[in-house]
Amino acid sequence: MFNILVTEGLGEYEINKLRLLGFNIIDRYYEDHELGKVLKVVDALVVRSKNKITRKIIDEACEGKRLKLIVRSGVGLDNIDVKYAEDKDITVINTPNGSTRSVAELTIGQIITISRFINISNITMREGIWNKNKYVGIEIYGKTLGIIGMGRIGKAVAERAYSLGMRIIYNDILGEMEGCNKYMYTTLDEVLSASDFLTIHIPYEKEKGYLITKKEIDKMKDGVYFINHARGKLVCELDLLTGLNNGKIEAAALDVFEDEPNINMELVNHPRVSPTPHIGASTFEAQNRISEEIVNIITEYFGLDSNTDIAL
Ligand SMILES: O=C(O)[C@H](O)COP(=O)(O)O
Repeated sequence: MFNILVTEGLGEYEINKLRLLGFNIIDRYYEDHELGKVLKVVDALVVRSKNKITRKIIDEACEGKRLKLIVRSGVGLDNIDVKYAEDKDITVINTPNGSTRSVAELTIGQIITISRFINISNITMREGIWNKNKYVGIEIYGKTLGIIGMGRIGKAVAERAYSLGMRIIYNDILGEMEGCNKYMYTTLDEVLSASDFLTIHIPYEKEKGYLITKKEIDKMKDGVYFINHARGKLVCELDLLTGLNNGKIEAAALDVFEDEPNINMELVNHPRVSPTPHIGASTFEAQNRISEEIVNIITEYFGLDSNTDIAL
């Protein structure tokens, strides 16, 4: 029987399904320092983003000679040392499709939130303050949305923003992207300097470091609205804060932070920041789709048919 450890990110229904298919599911969260030891007797591991699967954990797991598969419940693989795992013949697979729509919807929600003072109104109204004359925002219709990273999520954001009347410009390291004829592909510098709203949708790679520092912020339009729903480490928070304080950046929506879950309180308390605690993929629909995708990955990997008739 195959032992599958699920520390996070797999629904109850899918856990039962895997059990009925004959897998031994250990459904329990282990802290990183406990994980290596447990993994010695495990064939596959399912993690979300809380565990950091380092070389040390992989080395310890390898002593058991069983671990063959690590599934990331979600998209970002920055919490797993993928290269090292693969060097040790451990397959690493993520679930890139399930959360696209949810992240895109949150992005659209935040674009409207920061352009209409919804975030700060929520706070000041509760203090009994009626700031009607102060909170004069802008329409997003006719404004330019710059997208850095035109993958699944970038495209889903573009489609929604376009239908709301925004003009879309984008840059992607892969160049012009398929299905993007209605949008304008341009250089990174042009996206930085020509956008009224700027949103980033690329993975974080340690070797590349920050995408946005003072240098990039200086190139942006005065009064730009900035959204980061990708990875906190792509943006230098200190430079972002400076940009907000000196007015270069009108407002920012942030779902991700440099050192999660430790947050820079000056940044999240900033009146022109709308912070959320990395909830881009946190919808019932996204998590259900991700769980289904994981069942398919595991059954396929271990040579079973996920459609086998089982009564749940
Ligand atoms: O990489 C992802 O899938 C998203 O950032 C969501 O991450 P989470 O699974 O930790 O919510």
